[in-house]
Amino acid sequence: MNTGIIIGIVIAVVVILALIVAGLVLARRRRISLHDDEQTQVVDGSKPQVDRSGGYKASSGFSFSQGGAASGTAVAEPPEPTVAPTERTEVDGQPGVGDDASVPRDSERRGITNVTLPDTADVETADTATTDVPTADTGTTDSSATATAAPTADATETADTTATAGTTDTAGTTETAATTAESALTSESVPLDEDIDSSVTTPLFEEIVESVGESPDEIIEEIEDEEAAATAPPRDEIEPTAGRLGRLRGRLSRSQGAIGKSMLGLLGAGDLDEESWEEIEDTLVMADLGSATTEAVIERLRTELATNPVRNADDARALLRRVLVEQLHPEFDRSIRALPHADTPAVVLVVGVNGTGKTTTTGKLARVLVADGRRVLLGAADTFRAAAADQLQTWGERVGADIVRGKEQADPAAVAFDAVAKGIDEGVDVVLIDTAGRLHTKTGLMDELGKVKRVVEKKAPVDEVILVLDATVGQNGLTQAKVFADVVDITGVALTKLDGTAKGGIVFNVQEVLGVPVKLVGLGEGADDLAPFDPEAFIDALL
Ligand SMILES: Nc1nc2c(ncn2[C@@H]2O[C@H](COP(=O)(O)OP(=O)(O)OP(=O)(O)O)[C@@H](O)[C@H]2O)c(=O)[nH]1
Repeated sequence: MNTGIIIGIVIAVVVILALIVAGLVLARRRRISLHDDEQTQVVDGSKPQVDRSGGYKASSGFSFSQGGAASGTAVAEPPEPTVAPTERTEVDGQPGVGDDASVPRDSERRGITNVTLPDTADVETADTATTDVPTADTGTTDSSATATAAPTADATETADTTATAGTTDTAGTTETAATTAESALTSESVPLDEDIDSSVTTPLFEEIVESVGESPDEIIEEIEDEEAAATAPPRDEIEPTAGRLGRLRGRLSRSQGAIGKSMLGLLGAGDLDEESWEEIEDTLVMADLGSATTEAVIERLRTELATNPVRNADDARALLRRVLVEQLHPEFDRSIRALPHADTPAVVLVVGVNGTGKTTTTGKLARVLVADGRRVLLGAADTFRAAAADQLQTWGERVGADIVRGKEQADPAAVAFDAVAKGIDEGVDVVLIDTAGRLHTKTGLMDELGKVKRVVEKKAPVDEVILVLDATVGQNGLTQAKVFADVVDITGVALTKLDGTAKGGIVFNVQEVLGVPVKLVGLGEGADDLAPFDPEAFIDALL
C-alpha cells in the first residue's frame, strides 16, 4: 500500500472521529437535563435527614384566619366549580370508590347504623340541658374519657381498685361515691347529650362530694395521688411550625417525576408535532390532572410556545412551572379559619370517607394550633368506629387538648353539639370536630352529616369544613368529594397520603371540580407530617 493511500485513510478516520465527537457535544448541549435529584442530607436541627423530594417545602408556615370576617388579604375566593354539583351520585358498580379506605385497620368492622337525630325542638332542649344541667352521664363514661373528666372517672376507678384491695376506708367511701354516680346515671335522663362523656365533670363531682359528706379537699387529694401514679402517656413536645417544614421535604418523592420527566423531555425536544402534544396530554391525564385542567394546560403551553420558543432546559422548566402554578390558583385564600370570634370559638368540622385520614389530620392540625399558642378542644363525633375516639384522645393527650367524646354508637350530632357548648363555656380558641367516616352511597348517613353541621350551628357558626381526601384513590376520590360538597359546604380540602402516590396531579382536579382550595397536605403518618399547601413549592416538587 503506498503512502498516499495510508495518509488518506488516516485523514478519513480523524475526520470521522471529529464528526462523532462534535455530534455528541451538540447532542448533549441540546438535551434537557432531567436529573434525579440525588439524595441529599437535610439538616433539621441536629438530625440529618434524607431528602428524596426534589424539594417540596412550603414557603411559609400555617396561616390562620377568622371565619366570617374579611381576611384583609389580597387573596381571591375560589371561583364557582367548573363542574356543576350533581344530584347525589350513586357509584355502585364503580371500582374502588372508598373501598380501600373502608377496610378497617385497627378495629373490627361494623355495619353502618342510621342514627336518629333530634329535631330542632330537641336541640333547643339539649342546649338548655347542656348549659344548665351538666348531667351525671359523665359517670357512664369509660374511665378513659378525658383529661377534664378525670376527677369523676378516676373517682370511680379509685373506688374500684381500692375496694378490691380492701385496704382503706376511703375505698368504701369512694365506692359509695361511685355507686351514687351510677345511680344518678340510671335515674336521670337528659335529652340529646345522654351519651356525652365529658364536659360535665365538676357539677357531678360536687354532687358526689355532697352525697358522701366527705371533705372535697380529701377526695381531690386522693384522686390527684392516683393520677400521679397512673401511667399517663407522656405529652409530646410540640415543635414550632417553622422548624418542621424542612422535615417535610423528602415526602413527595413518589409524586415527583410523573409529570416532570416526560413533560420536560417533550417540551425540550424542540418543535412539537401533534403526536408529541398527544403524549403530553396522556401524561397529564395519567397524572390525574383531569380533562379540564389538561386542556387548559395544553392550550396555555401552545400559546406560550408560539410566542416564546423554548431554547434550553431552563426555559422549558420555567414555562412548565409558570403554567402549572397558574392552574393551581395561587391567589386562593388558603388560611385555616381557626381564629376565635368575640364570644365563640372557631369551629372546624373535619369530614370525609372513612380511612382517608380525618382523625389523623384533626390531631395534626390540633398540634399545629397548640404550637401556635391556641387553646384547642377536640370533639370526637366519629362514634361509628370504636377506636376513633381513643385515637383522637391520644392525639389530645399528646398535644395538650381536651376532648369531648361519646359512647360508641352515640349520637354524633350530640357529641359535636356538646363539644362546641363546652368550647364556648371554657373560652377555648377553636373546636375541632372529627366526624365519622362514611360511605357516600349511604344516603341516610350523608343526611346525618348535614344534620351534624346544622345542630352545631345552633351553638356557633361553623367556620371551616375541611374535606379530607386520600390522594391515593385518585379520581375516585372526586366522586366522594362531590357528594360531600353537596351536603356540607366545604371550605377547604386536606389532601392526605401524598407521600404514597405518584399522582400528585389530583390537586389540580380537586380544586377545579370543587372550586375550593386545597389548604393542607398530609405527607406521612408522623405527628408533624402536615403541611400548608403551597402551589409553587408543590410544582417545584413535581418537576
Ligand atoms: N402515609 C400516610 N398515611 C396517612 C396520612 N394521613 C393519615 N394516614 C394514615 O391513614 C390511616 C387512616 O387514618 P385515620 O385518621 O384513622 O382515618 P379516618 O378518616 O379518621 O378513618 P375513620 O375513623 O375510619 O373514618 C392511618 O393509618 C393513618 O396513619 C398521610 O398523610 N400519609
